[in-house]
Amino acid sequence: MTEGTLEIDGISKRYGAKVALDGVTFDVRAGELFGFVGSNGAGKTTTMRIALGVLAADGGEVRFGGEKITHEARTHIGYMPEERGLYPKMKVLEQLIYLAELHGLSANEAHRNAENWISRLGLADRRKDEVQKLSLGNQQRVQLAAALVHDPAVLVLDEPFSGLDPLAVDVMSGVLREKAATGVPVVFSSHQLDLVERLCDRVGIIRTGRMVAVGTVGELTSSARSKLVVTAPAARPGWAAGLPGVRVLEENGTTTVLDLDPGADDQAVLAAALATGPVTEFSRRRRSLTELFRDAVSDGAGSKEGEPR
Ligand SMILES: Nc1ncnc2c1ncn2[C@@H]1O[C@H](COP(=O)(O)OP(=O)(O)OP(=O)(O)O)[C@@H](O)[C@H]1O
Repeated sequence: MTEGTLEIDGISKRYGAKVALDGVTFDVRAGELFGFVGSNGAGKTTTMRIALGVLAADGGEVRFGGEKITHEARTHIGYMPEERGLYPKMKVLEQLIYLAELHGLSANEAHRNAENWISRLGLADRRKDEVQKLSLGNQQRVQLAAALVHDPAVLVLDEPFSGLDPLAVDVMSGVLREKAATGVPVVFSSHQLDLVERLCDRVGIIRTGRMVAVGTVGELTSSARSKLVVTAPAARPGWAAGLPGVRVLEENGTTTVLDLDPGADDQAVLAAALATGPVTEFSRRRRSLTELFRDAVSDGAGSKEGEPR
């Protein structure tokens, strides 16, 4: 495995009789931004806590750079917990310096890094304030600074975008991209799928403790069903019926909306449409990550037959 890849390999976890994770496997490569998505209770936080080592798995292994992750290696992970973990009465600057020193940085490095992230995250005029006096969004910026202040080799962030205003979302996105660009594997969970689709190199979808899809958004959407919209003014109703891998969803005057199986030949559809006369519109629409997600996490995962889109 490439140096710097975080590997989650066959992780299982039970809470009493409840199976929270059942063989969860994916990797987050060096320099990659990985979006970890799934419904409430699917197992994202449990997976991240196991990767960090604050929770023990019942089975499976977490590796970094090809080696089973050790307690020492875990101190090089920057973690943003979902429940957040700051000292409410400590001042922002003081707290960040303290956390950096706790991870082994010298007083000078800790001070420099803390000031650097405070200014980068727009907290300069809050640096002497107690954390508990900040707005929730600003507390979250401090929490991100806390995950970054010791120059981590891996970033694991549990819902870092929840509750942020659009400007803070931009700041957070920029910082995560920047860290990934330096070769750090970055994994974060989120329910904001449009953001994940826009930002991430790869995405993993977890459903009740099992990974149901891992890949780039392009890979996931191209292997899924897609829709084709065809306008052929001279065509008769039913012209597309019987084409292989194709189902007619709607016929609206001269426009027909088709549902295509993954791998169905859209050029054969075009040829059939042209055989009727001129074709004035021929467009393929891939599913969005949100649509894929709905399919993947709903009962009977896969396509939803007959669903108009
Ligand atoms: N300490 C615990 N004791 C018992 N069950 C737990 C515990 N922590 C989590 N669970 C259960 O394990 C499953 C996975 O929970 P987890 O918090 O990992 O999900 P999640 O994907 O992070 O959810 P969310 O999106 O709501 O944050 C859920 O069914 C949850 O109820």
